[in-house]
Amino acid sequence: MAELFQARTVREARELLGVHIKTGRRAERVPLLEALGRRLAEDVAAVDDVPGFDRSTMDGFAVRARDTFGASESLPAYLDITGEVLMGCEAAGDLEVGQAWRIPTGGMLPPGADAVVMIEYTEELDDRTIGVTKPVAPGDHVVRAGEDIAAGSKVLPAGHVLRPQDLGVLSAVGLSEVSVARPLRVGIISTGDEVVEPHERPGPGQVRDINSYALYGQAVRAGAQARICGIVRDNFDLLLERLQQAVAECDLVLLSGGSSVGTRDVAAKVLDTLGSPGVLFHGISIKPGKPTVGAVVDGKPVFGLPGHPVSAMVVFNLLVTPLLKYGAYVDDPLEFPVRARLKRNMRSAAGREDYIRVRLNREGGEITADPVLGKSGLISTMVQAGGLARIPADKEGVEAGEYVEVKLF
Ligand SMILES: Nc1nc2c(c(=O)[nH]1)N[C@H]1C(S)=C(S)[C@@H](COP(=O)(O)OP(=O)(O)OC[C@H]3O[C@@H](n4cnc5c(N)ncnc54)[C@H](O)[C@@H]3O)O[C@H]1N2
Ligand code: MOO
Repeated sequence: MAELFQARTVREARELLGVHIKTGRRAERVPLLEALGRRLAEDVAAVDDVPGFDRSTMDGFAVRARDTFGASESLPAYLDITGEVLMGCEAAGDLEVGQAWRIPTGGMLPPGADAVVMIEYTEELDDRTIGVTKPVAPGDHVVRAGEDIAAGSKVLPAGHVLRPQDLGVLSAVGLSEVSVARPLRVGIISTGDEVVEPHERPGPGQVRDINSYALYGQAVRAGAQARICGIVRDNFDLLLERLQQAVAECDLVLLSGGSSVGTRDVAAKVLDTLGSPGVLFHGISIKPGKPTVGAVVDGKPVFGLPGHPVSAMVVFNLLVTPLLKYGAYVDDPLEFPVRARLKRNMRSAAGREDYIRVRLNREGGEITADPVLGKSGLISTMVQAGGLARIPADKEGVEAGEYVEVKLF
């Protein structure tokens, strides 16, 4: 078992876990409309071009661009109207030199045409003749076949988490079902002799369960199928039994409370008896969240999160969210995507990453981050905060006016 508080960095903790976690996730086929937020199980390639034909982007006339060269208001280029493209139909013939075909936005260009003149730049002399008052170049107001998506090209890579526009592109290439990774099943256990259910009235010294619910929310938001496995007393055997059941039924298990060094803090001991390889680290060099236990049992990650609700949520953010989203720890350059100017000095110990709850605002064209002060046992501080700012381990603090990187809640 790893030595107590031989603290690891977040990167080291991720690496240790990454070695032992079995990342292979089973896939399932789901209808496109149920695929939002899901992770693609395989690459998606386009079979056909999108669009499948050269297409007008304007209402006007399909022409040969060359026939309009030199045209102006004072000297229009005169063309014969010899056809009309109907929406959703192939043109009924070819466009020859000196001709123009009426065409709607989205209509298929007739063979021989290479550009579209907007109706605003034409004058109809009679039913059969137009004057073009502004020249067009080949390709003007046309989307070429395959310009959006070329046949055979990779549309989306395996592992991609589907967004609304991705549903659109999958529909465009003709997929009404997609193969996505099954959501990970996450079991959530709270431990503590003092913790009671939310519907109960806490007696003296008791508190209602916060962590099960906050962690449930985080897990669902990260795409998991979360399950609350109840509150367990600080008792080795009871905890072992509940954990064994959770590990058997879930892909990832979260235990909160009992991760520190008190005599009642049994998390690390229990997690180490669950199976192999067991506890990989006990303690990470962050604040809040230091007393975290990381274990893997038969390829499944099991975390002993700190009991303080803020600490548990911060550690979830750093160590659990990536696993639920991507199935593994992948380098995510956008993990802390917002650059904000800190509103007040914040001290931090060198060698430790600090995560500060911040209120975000916009002032003078810049995003500002105002620290929400308060101990890590206060859930209200998370409620007031809009994001989490990171102070890197090599800094001994950040002064007011300096920039910090922020992850939004
Ligand atoms: N002597 C030391 N004491 C503590 C240390 C330390 O290094 N030396 N670390 C502190 C830090 S930092 C944290 S964080 C906590 C972690 O404690 P545990 O993980 O052992 O958790 P507990 O002692 O069981 O609980 C801590 C705190 O959180 C409350 N709690 C627990 N579970 C829930 C829940 N589900 N919902 C709401 N609140 C919960 C619990 O009642 C305690 O108040 O240890 C410090 N101590
Ligand atoms: O590290 Mo603790 O997690 O501050 O409250």
